[in-house]
Amino acid sequence: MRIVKTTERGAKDAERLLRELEQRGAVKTAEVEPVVRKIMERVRKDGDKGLRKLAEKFDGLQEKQPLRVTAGEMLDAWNATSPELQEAMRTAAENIRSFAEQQKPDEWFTENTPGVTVGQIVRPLESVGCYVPGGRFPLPSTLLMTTIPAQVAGVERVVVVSPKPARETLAAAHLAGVTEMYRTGGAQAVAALAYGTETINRVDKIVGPGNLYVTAAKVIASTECGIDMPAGPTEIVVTSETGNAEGIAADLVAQAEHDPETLAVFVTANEKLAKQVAELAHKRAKGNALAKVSLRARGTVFLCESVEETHAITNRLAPEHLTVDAASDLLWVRNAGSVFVGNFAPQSMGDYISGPNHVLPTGRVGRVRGGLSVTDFLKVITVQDYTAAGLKTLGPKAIALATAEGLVAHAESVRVRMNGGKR
Ligand SMILES: NC(=O)c1ccc[n+]([C@@H]2O[C@H](COP(=O)([O-])OP(=O)(O)OC[C@H]3O[C@@H](n4cnc5c(N)ncnc54)[C@H](O)[C@@H]3O)[C@@H](O)[C@H]2O)c1
Ligand SMILES: N[C@H](CO)Cc1c[nH]c[nH+]1
Ligand SMILES: [Zn+2]
Repeated sequence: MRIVKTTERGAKDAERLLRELEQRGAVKTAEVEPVVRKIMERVRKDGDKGLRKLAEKFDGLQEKQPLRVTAGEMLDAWNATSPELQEAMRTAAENIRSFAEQQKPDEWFTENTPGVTVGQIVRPLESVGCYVPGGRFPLPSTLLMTTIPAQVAGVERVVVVSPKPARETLAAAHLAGVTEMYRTGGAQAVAALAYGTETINRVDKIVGPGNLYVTAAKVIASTECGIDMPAGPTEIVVTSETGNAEGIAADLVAQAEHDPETLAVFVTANEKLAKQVAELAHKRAKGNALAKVSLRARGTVFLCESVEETHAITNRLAPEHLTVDAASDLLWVRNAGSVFVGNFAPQSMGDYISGPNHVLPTGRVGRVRGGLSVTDFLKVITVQDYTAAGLKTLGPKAIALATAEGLVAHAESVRVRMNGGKR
């Protein structure tokens, strides 16, 4: 990992690097966009035929292999899973479910003026597509993280797509009670979910993480259907003055092993800790080819002049995962997907088992939202209910506002109802 000082001499380099990192999402998406558009157009035009060809090319789908995964395959995979892994998956599923239950927004009504009741009702989406990565590593944990909140929300049709799904992913699908799953991934799978093919009916929203191709495809698909967020190559920032150097280095290397595009950053004003973490991360990454590549490409330690500056830089980066020293640090955290507090909260616990979702915003989208939640699968629909008395009270004010805007028919529509439907 390179150490970049923000002191006078290093200030310009640090600022240049920060600006570059601030643009990471848009720049990376633009790099793959032309290829992704081509793939998606092929699926839009050729449907299943195009999808199969692309799945054969990119995901190793065999010529005679059906796209759809059967319930029997999922059951067999579950039965072939060790009791220890079954137990771990059950605990993960329970924690994800109970966290999602707690996140559910309430329906409520209130009378804000006598005779005027306003409020909100909450309804699930009808259909969602959950993308479960499977390129470099199978991620059964992501299957649980995406499908369970959808079920908690009450989504009727939950579709899973995943390239060359491994046995563990199929086992997780059985545990989660998945009823519709296809072995296809990348931009072609996103296109199939967004546009529909003969085999796969289109969905209302696509959720889930993926590499640069998947993330760019979701952004393109967002003109056709809803998407949760860009949840692309993993990002980790640790901001610490007093943390355990071994633990910090281990966290950085852990997230760096996801993808050569991973962003791994340590921010501190403690020079000794900066050097220790850089050295330990280097040592730990030695036996891990992917972590080595991403740490060499982007691994950075920002050595700051003050603790306040470490906070400012962290919020500018708006990382997917953030680790801080203590609960009191939450006061300065403004931008992050998910926060881990203290020396005993490795980020990998959030990846698997704690309960909060591991599908998290990347590319600085942490400025505007947090991780995937049950609310991504729900619509909050507002309601307004008037009595004649309520309309009599508020109607003249609405008429005044409509008249000011020159919208005469609006004013008239209020008057007509105030007069009991007469002119
Ligand atoms: N932000 C989050 O919440 C989060 C959570 C989990 C994982 N992730 C990220 O998910 C990603 C998983 O990536 P992955 O690659 O292992 O699996 P993936 O399923 O996301 O992508 C694999 C697919 O990418 C497509 N692809 C690969 N190379 C291509 C090329 N040259 N041209 C066109 N398409 C191509 C193929 O269709 C392949 O099936 C990682 O980047 C990881 O960091 C992010
Ligand atoms: N760290 C990933 C989110 O960027 C989630 C994950 C799944 N499995 C392991 N890790
Ligand atoms: Zn991870």
